[in-house]
Amino acid sequence: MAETTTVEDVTVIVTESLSKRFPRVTALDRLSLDIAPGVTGLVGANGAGKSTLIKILLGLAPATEGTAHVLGLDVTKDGGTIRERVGYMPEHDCLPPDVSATEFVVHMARMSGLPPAAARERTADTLRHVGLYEERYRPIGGYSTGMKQRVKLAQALVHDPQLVFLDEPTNGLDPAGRDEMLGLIRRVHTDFGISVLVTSHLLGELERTCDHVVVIDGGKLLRSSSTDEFTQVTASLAVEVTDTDDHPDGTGALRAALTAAGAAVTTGAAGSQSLASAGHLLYVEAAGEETYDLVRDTVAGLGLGLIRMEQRRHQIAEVFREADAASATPATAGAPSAPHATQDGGAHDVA
Ligand SMILES: Nc1ncnc2c1ncn2[C@@H]1O[C@H](COP(=O)(O)OP(=O)(O)OP(=O)(O)O)[C@@H](O)[C@H]1O
Repeated sequence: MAETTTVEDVTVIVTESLSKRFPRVTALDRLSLDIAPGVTGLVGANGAGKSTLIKILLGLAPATEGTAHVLGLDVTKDGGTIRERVGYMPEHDCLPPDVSATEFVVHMARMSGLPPAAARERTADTLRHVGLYEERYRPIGGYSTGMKQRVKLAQALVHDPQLVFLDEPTNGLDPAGRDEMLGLIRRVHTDFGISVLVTSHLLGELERTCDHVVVIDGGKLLRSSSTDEFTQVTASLAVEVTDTDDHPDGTGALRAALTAAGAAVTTGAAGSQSLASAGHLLYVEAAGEETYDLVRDTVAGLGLGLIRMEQRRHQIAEVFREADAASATPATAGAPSAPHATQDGGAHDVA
């Protein structure tokens, strides 16, 4: 009988130096992770090793070396118990076209050990949760991609697991479908208290959904941080001003005046800002309250209009773009701390 340990209380997944080598490729390379309860995003380009990691964590494939525990259970010895407690939404279409969502999800619930009445009840609840209640008796073959993804999500949740692995759940969805799926995933945790490990090759979409983001590249850990750390408010101010007749290039005039006053100022470097107005933004390193006063007084002294002055918030993808820029050119003043970047920068949004 498998024993859960106290590890379960603080972590849901722990791996130590986990490697998986195939004859021609190393899919996981000494990966050490420590994942707490909540919604965790596992991000990496195609081939980064995400699906391989999930299969090892479910006890479905052996690692070449290293150890892994899920909910305190050893993947090499307790695979059966792990699969009872963990739901799995696979990446590829694996649904039978001729049966209805209800029939399929009831079947999966029965396979997980639920008695018939409980299986039907849980199926109805789960299909309602994923928004498929009306269509639940129609054959899956006639479903849209978004509806099929919801059926896959429902079968992963039906046996009331403690943790679910969702492999690329937004694949093939249009932007509205992605948003709906990401909202559903968030509610899996907030409404039911189920922890989630969700994979994606899109950094940006996980930023809104996850508490924590793990980035892997070529089977190696690139970065593991809370989403807040990725998107932290950095110690710089974004400042935008109007041009005037006296200063047709208001931004340039402000930059010169602030620099003369001793402030560290940079402009929106190409590729480091998604705003259309990036060329008109100045980033001023904030030394404290006095920096706000300095910007205000300098703008007023030049007679410019202040459009905005705000603390700057990074997006996750931006952190990686800047990491690449930093590896290509010497670091500039005011640049945020950059994660270790790999040579091919494989952790970007690649879709
Ligand atoms: N059974 C296998 N035999 C040989 N190589 C494999 C096998 N499974 C995966 N690989 C290789 O291991 C690497 C990681 O694959 P994996 O499927 O884990 O990546 P992924 O991050 O999930 O990407 P994707 O989203 O494209 O599935 C890839 O180079 C892949 O070709």
